[in-house]
Amino acid sequence: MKKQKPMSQDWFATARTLSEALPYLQRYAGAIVVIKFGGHAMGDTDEMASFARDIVLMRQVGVNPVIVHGGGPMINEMLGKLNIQSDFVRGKRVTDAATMEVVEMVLSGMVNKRIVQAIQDEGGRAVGLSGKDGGMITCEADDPELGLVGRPVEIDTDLLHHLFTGGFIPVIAPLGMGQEGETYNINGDTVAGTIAAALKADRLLLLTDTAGVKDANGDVVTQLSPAHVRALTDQGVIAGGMIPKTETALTAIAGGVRAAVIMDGRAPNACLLELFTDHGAGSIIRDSDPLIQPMA
Ligand SMILES: Nc1ncnc2c1ncn2[C@@H]1O[C@H](COP(=O)(O)OP(=O)(O)O)[C@@H](O)[C@H]1O
Ligand SMILES: CC(=O)N[C@@H](CCC(=O)OP(=O)(O)O)C(=O)O
Repeated sequence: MKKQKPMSQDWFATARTLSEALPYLQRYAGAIVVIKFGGHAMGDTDEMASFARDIVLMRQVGVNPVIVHGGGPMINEMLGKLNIQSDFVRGKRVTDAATMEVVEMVLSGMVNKRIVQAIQDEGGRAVGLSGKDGGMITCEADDPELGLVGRPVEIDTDLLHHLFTGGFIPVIAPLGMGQEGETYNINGDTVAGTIAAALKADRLLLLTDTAGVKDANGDVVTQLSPAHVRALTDQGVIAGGMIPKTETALTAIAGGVRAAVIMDGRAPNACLLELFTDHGAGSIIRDSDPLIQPMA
């Protein structure tokens, strides 16, 4: 007869966590969650695999995840190898025609396919796209000073809805097309926020390399209202690369997204913690949110 191993405390804790996830699993069934996977959040192969596993689990329990990725550090590396100088103005890369070729090659050809492969390896069905596919993102030039940097003016989500129906996971590189068919480079946070608003997503998760939005003492603020974000920005506490993220979060919320979360994408199972546990992760920015359980 098969002998059972004695139960350890760990197994009880695992079972309790699964049980606690039930109300969250029920709430998020059918929900759309847009995840911005920044270049700094990607980490090594193991971290990429862990991220992919979380995404496949989300899809398995009926969530519709949409990945929008960055890849700034990888673009910098390739431009360096090719001896092409690159400058940033207000957090956006000045993009001439030669830079654009490299940006598209790295984002669509390398970073996008690496994420698609990682999701496939975990048993999901990922489809790699850029904002150019299916006319998803139409752009105008953002600012003449920035060259081929685009500002999304029209979003077509038809293709994404077809992919949700088929059970596919869209993985989107932040590129768009102009009226004349020209290619534009767009900041990844901007694309994630714009697509989340167009889809009226339930959550926008912005995965970066810091635990969340920090206050003047350096402590992570776990819950913020738009007014609180504006005050921290006016005080200069929210600065640098955090500014486009919080601005994206506020624009997305104003556009109909229920809540945005800024969190450390390198932390193990960050997305699952945020969506399916009482604990949550990072800083959540929202007006009011029926998907959040009232505190006991
Ligand atoms: N109040 C703040 N809280 C947290 N991070 C902040 C804050 N103000 C500025 N930052 C900076 O913003 C960075 C995140 O932006 P960025 O490096 O552009 O991310 P990504 O490359 O993932 O898009 C943090 O690593 C931190 O240095
Ligand atoms: C216009 C602009 O700046 N585009 C970005 C696109 C990639 C990106 O946003 O990457 P991260 O999210 O990893 O920073 C760039 O060229 O770096």
